[in-house]
Amino acid sequence: MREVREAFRRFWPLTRGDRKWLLAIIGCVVVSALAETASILLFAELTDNALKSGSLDAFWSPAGAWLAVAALGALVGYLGNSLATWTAERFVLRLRAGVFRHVQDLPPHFFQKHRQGDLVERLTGDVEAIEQMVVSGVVGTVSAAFSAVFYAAAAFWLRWDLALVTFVLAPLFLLAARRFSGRVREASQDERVADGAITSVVEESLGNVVLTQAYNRQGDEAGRLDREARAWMKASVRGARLSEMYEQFVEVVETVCVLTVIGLGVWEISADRMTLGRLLAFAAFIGYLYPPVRNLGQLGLTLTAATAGAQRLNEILDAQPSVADPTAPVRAWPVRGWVGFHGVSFRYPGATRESLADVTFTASPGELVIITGASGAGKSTLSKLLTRFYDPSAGVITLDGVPLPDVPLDFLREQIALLPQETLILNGTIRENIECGRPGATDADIERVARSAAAHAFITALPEGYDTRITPVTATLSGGQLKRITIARAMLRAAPVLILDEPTAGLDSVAARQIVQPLRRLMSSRTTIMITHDLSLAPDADRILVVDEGRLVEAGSHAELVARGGMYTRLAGPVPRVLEGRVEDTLVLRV
Ligand SMILES: Nc1ncnc2c1ncn2[C@@H]1O[C@H](COP(=O)(O)OP(=O)(O)OP(=O)(O)O)[C@@H](O)[C@H]1O
Repeated sequence: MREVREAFRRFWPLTRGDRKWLLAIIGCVVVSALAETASILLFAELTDNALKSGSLDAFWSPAGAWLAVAALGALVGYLGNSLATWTAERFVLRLRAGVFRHVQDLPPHFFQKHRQGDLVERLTGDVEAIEQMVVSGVVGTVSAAFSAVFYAAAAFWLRWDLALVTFVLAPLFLLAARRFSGRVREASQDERVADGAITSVVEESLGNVVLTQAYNRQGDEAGRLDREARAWMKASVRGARLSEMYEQFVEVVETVCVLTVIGLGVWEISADRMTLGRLLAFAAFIGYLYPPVRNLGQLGLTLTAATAGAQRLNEILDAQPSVADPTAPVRAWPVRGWVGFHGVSFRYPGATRESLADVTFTASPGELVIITGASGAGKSTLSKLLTRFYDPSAGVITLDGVPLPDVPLDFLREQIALLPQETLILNGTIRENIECGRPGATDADIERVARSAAAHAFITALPEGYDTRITPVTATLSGGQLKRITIARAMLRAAPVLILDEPTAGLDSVAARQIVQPLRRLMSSRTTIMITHDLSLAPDADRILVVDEGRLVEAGSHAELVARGGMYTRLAGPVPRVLEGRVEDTLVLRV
């Protein structure tokens, strides 16, 4: 019960704005119950006055009234149910949007910890389970309670002594509901976990289909799916079995009640203390009473099932973004591009050791700073701190001398164009993919940057040109071509600071060479921080920083570091002659 209360406290505020509609729905339910009560009483009148005596005169007036009441009931029922669906869906819409917005601000390590399929399940199944509790649940409880009170009052009004006898059996329903609720919750939680796991396995397997086929892992993948599917099947069958047991038990109790009423009724009619019409009406009220009472009992089950969803959703909502917008932000200014790391240390949440320790360096507007080092040295972590996915544990990072935590997050990210290791492609057209660098850019701007990124020629050679649809796994374009699209996107952003994380990663030497020119154009007149193992651009760099185990161990120009003969020379190895030539050429171009 405590979980239900907590879930309500958290999710009930989302109904704000729709509460008047909830009241309207309940109003419709009350009118429906009233109409139903009236029809039963009219039915009793018809039985006693028209049916028994076969009098047509006594038929017309109650029949007309019954028809009117039925029409009113139908109209109100239609309105109430349509409104209830609309309100419930609006709640789902709002809750899902809220959770989705929250998830989008969560730090990268959250997504490494949670499997994608599991998150998908939380944003779909669990969100709907909470709606079942907060909107449909509330409407259902209030409606069931009203209906039960109406029908019970009508039954008492007809024969209080008979009604009392039947109601003695009511606690049996509550007992059954209590007995089943805990076990249903367990089953429903297991089912949701298994559901998420199935989605994850399917997603991971399909996303990795090349590895599966190349290494003949189809059997293993099928086995993985089979394990999760069996867990789901077990939980789902258990849940269905429990619900069915509850249903059947209630059915039997209902039959006992109806038979009791009929038995007593027959006795009363034989003693001339009751008419047939009144007995039928009484039986009808008792019959109508069971569904709302049963719903009330089952509502307990729905509530407990929904709290499982609420707990899983709370886990997401309780995860905090690792950075927040400043409370007293500095005003936007024309950023020049001075970047400073001052004694920066950082440890990932939950990690045992620091990924960066006491890193200090600056980059001036227009400079190219290359950061290199062994794998796992902490290079990408530097870019995550500069784009403020995380804040340092010690030290401070500045942009034009302003500490990053004082800069509004949106503004900061507008000033930094990030070209991450993975080529990030949106599901959309090539035009949309480039335009997302600066929403609202004109076609002429898009074409200009595409030309600059050496992408215009291959784009226009496609049958649909800039309107060609691409996806992250698109096969129509090569890795190098996709990279050039992302370079065009970064060019369009026209941010004063550029971060390139392994720009040539995953490309063969021909493709890598094709993006060098576009990259040089992109870097010109910006502060560029390039994280790379590929040191073919090193002689161009104003400064090279060598990182090892989170520490800055060497800094200087290519020539200085080569002369020093330290770690850099081991990382760089012999510089191939061809590359040297290419660097010379491009240096001339730069001048
Ligand atoms: N989310 C995380 N949680 C804990 N530790 C992490 C996390 N991400 C990275 N690390 C650790 O931080 C260290 C630095 O990682 P980083 O990705 O910055 O290295 P890198 O130099 O960019 O490596 P590579 O060249 O292979 O991309 C590594 O030891 C890594 O294991």
